[in-house]
Amino acid sequence: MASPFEGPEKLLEIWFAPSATDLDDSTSPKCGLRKVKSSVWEEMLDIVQCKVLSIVRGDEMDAYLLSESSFFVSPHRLILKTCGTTLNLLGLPRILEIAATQANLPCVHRCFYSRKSFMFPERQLGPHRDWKYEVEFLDNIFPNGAAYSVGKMNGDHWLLYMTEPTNSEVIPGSPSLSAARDHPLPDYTIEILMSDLAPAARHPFIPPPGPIESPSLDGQNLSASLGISDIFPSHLTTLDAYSFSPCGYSANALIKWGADPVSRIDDASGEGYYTIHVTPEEGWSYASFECNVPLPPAHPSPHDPKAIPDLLSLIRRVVTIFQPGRLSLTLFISSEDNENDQGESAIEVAQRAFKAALISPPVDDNLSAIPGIREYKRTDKINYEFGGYDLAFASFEARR
Ligand SMILES: C[S@@+](CC[C@H](N)C(=O)[O-])C[C@H]1O[C@@H](n2cnc3c(N)ncnc32)[C@H](O)[C@@H]1O
Repeated sequence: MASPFEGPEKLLEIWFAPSATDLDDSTSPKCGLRKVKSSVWEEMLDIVQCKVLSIVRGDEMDAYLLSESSFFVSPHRLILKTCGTTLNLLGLPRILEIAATQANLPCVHRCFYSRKSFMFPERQLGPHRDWKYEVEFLDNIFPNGAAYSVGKMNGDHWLLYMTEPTNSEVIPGSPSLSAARDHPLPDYTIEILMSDLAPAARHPFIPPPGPIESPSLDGQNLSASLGISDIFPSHLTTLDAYSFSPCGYSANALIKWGADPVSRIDDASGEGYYTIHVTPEEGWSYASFECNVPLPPAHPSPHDPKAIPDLLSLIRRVVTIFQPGRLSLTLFISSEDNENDQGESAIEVAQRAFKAALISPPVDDNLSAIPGIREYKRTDKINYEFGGYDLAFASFEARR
């Protein structure tokens, strides 16, 4: 048997300013960290032990597809997501040096590091051998960090390290350059971390033996045939997908929302990403979906293919594709003024959407059961209020 692959990713997110508009040279979309050449990032990624497969340059961010997951570069923020036995945190000192010397960003505004519990912790290297070493590594860099463990310690759980903002008055605002400064949308990240995928969901990611002629074309075809290309409206999506040999799949997508009235969110526009990574091998199958488009909690016409999906529709679309036996969802949202008209917080609304997406009988427009989607029971529901951010965490298990 091939040696197991650790699908669950290490996710490092570093903000050098609350928003791109806070940078000195913010009138240019290629400002701040986007000025740094890709060859410089490649040399940092060598330390982490992964390679760049392709790059898509958007209006507001650059999306790098990696041999082990993804890297997103915005003017004021970097997101490094890596799986396997990569040395994600060892890239951090070099990132800080590059930001200071090549983008004139010598101070970190906020840093977040998170990951799900590993399937094979004994295979990890360096500080990733244990959460306590990862926390020690980060504490040696940041004087103002706090570490949290969310969920079952002897089951699926999620670990988070975050630093306090350097300027305590500022809460990170919209990821968008084009959102008005005085009406920022919240910073919003949804992750759906799925294990134990059904055989019918895994098999398409294991191509017949033999070389793959064009991993990108193969990735695009697979994305179209499985409905990945339609998770968000196709006219808003730039998809960069890759099929690995002998198996596996990764994709980054840039979503340009709000240019037309039907895709506007809270009357704003902007650019966000989603990223999907799939480990289809039996025994350690895993798929992750992460997205920072601030989804509407409910959409008046959720089935309109031109509209941004609401949270419930998005979860259903993703879970229908991957059919996990177990999944954890995290919604991490900046917590300034995010109550709805009924006084409910965004995380309470999100918990309801998680449950409605996975527990209420999933039906299509004609009210028949959606084929393929499993029935779930919730095994964990945790809400957390951190400084400036709220977290909704929930775990589910298939009933059959
Ligand atoms: C596509 S990557 C994505 C991992 C991701 N974090 C996830 O969610 O599963 C991992 C999958 O690709 C396969 N793979 C094949 N060649 C690979 C390579 N050169 N580097 C990393 N993974 C590779 C692995 O066996 C695994 O199934």
